[in-house]
Amino acid sequence: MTDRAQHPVSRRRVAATALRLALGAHRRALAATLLFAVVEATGPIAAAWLTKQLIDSLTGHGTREVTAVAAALAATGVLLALLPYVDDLCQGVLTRAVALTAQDRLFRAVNAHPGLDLYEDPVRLDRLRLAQQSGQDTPVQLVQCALIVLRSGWTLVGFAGVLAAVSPVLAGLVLLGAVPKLVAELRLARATAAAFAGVTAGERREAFFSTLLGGTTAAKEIRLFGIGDVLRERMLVERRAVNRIRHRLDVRRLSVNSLPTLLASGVAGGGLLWAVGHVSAGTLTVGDLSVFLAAVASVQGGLGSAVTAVANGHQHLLVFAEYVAVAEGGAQPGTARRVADPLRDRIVLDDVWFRYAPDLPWVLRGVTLTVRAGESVGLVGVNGAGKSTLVKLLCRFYDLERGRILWDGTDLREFTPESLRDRLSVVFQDFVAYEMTAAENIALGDPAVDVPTRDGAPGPEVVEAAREAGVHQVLADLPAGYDTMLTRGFFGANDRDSGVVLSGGQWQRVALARALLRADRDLFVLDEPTSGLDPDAQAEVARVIRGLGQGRARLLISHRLSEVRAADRIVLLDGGAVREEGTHEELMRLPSGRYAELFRGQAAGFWEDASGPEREVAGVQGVEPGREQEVAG
Ligand SMILES: Nc1ncnc2c1ncn2[C@@H]1O[C@H](COP(=O)(O)OP(=O)(O)OP(=O)(O)O)[C@@H](O)[C@H]1O
Repeated sequence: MTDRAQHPVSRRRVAATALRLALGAHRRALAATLLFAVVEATGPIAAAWLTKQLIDSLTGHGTREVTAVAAALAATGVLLALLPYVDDLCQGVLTRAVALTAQDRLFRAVNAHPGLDLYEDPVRLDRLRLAQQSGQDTPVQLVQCALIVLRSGWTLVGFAGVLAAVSPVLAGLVLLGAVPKLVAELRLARATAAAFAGVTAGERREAFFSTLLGGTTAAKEIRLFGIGDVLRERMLVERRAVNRIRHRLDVRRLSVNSLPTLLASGVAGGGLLWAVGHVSAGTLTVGDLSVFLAAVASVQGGLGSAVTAVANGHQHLLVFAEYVAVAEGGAQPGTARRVADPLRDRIVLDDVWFRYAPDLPWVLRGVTLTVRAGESVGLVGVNGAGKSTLVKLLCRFYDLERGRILWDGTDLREFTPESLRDRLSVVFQDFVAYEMTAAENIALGDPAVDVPTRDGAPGPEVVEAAREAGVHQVLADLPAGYDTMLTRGFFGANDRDSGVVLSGGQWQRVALARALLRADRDLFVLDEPTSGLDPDAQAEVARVIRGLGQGRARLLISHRLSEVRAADRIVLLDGGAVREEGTHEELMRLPSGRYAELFRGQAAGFWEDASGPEREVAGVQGVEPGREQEVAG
């Protein structure tokens, strides 16, 4: 499940994508911006020409009506004064439309990525972040660069004609003076784009620390451990490193640009002396001098802007290539076309080997395991044994390195990932607490269920799922019932928008309700679903899970062995492979069995402070039948 984002994208394709994006986002705003660019470029030429006419008429060299020329000059001035505001309006419309479209396309592509590798590779994460940043404004900046080049080109052609009429040599000199600047800026653009990788990596780390310091997640630990200053310093270290990179770029810009700028200014100064000499000698009129001065300023200014725009455009292209790589590279179109059928018989893991990357150790080393339809399997093992990894493989977030996972005999890789996932319901160990309303938090579990709008009553499925997860009354009693925001993070116009904070166990029930909404799926996986629940809730959840039994395969992962003991079969993962398998009773009878050892260990832990008779009742040396659940829970 790799994407093409690792490969470079040609500049032509990047430029074409930016243009398509701008065109697709708001055609009229783009056309208006283009039109204004041409008008804006023509304005100074017209103004310079009219000024020459006016001066020549006033000094007795002109042939035109002074008042008419003055009126035309004034009108041009008004137009040029107003134009930037209208232009800003159009560019604002265009920028916002492009940002919206770019964001939409980017996250469509991200959503279409079937695996998790995009989020776990730092290089790709940086690329995604760059894509997010550059997608917002780079297409418009590219269009603006192109407009500046167009505008400058237009001005150049107009004024170069005028300048050439006065002196072709001077026109050539002025144009040549800008070439070193062009070369310098292009080199600078490459250096800036290369430095961007370091900047984004640093900013990502800085954002991590600033989110910790400014958010609620770590607020308790930061205060208890007194680590606020440590984290703040780590954040500043990253910011300082980023600042150093940016400062080095600024210094380089200054040094690279100094000489070409001096060269261009020298040419302008020399030209001015030359023209003044000719006016004194009477071979040029004062009107000629005025148009010459305007031409030199505009040609140099225009060339400078065009060079800077080309250089910036080059830099934006390099950065925007990241956007194109993510938004258009996307995931390799999967070869799988088959839609997963409802499970009739069994899921078989056949000699499954998996590691997260070739340079990381194996997590699963030849796991072979069967989960039958209608059967409940308890999956146990110490921390890091690979239980959650196995769940992620069942969801096909990753592909196996060796072995197969068979769904009624068909390799999972033959199914489209979406159709496979549509047959599963999972409560992940690290489930998400969405900062949305209670109803939305549950309804998100099934795309077939309408996510209620604010103020809309939750559907009966949502309420039923909440009831089964034992959280209905809690949600119904919230200030705005199911419509209450489950966060204190947002502030709204009315009081209820400020939301509420649920307890950990209540959140777990909400997550369970979300999964129960799709309880009709073929495989129901619960990865540590009750770790935060009180004993009554645990018993209730166990009952609900048992009730899911008809025809449905269930995989229950828990460190509380009392929770899995009722499963039809218990599988102990150890060292990346299935070490023990059987019913609770069978495993407890295994001589020197690891499961029995863990189970007794939990029971002993529970009773370690108990007196002798109590320990006997609990049967720590051999837990009394019928009391194990109680003692190990
Ligand atoms: N995204 C990842 N990238 C690299 N290694 C990972 C990743 N996720 C998990 N691992 C590693 O895989 C191993 C198995 O992790 P896994 O989460 O599957 O264990 P687990 O049995 O569910 O543990 P626990 O009981 O603590 O939840 C661990 O060594 C972990 O460090």
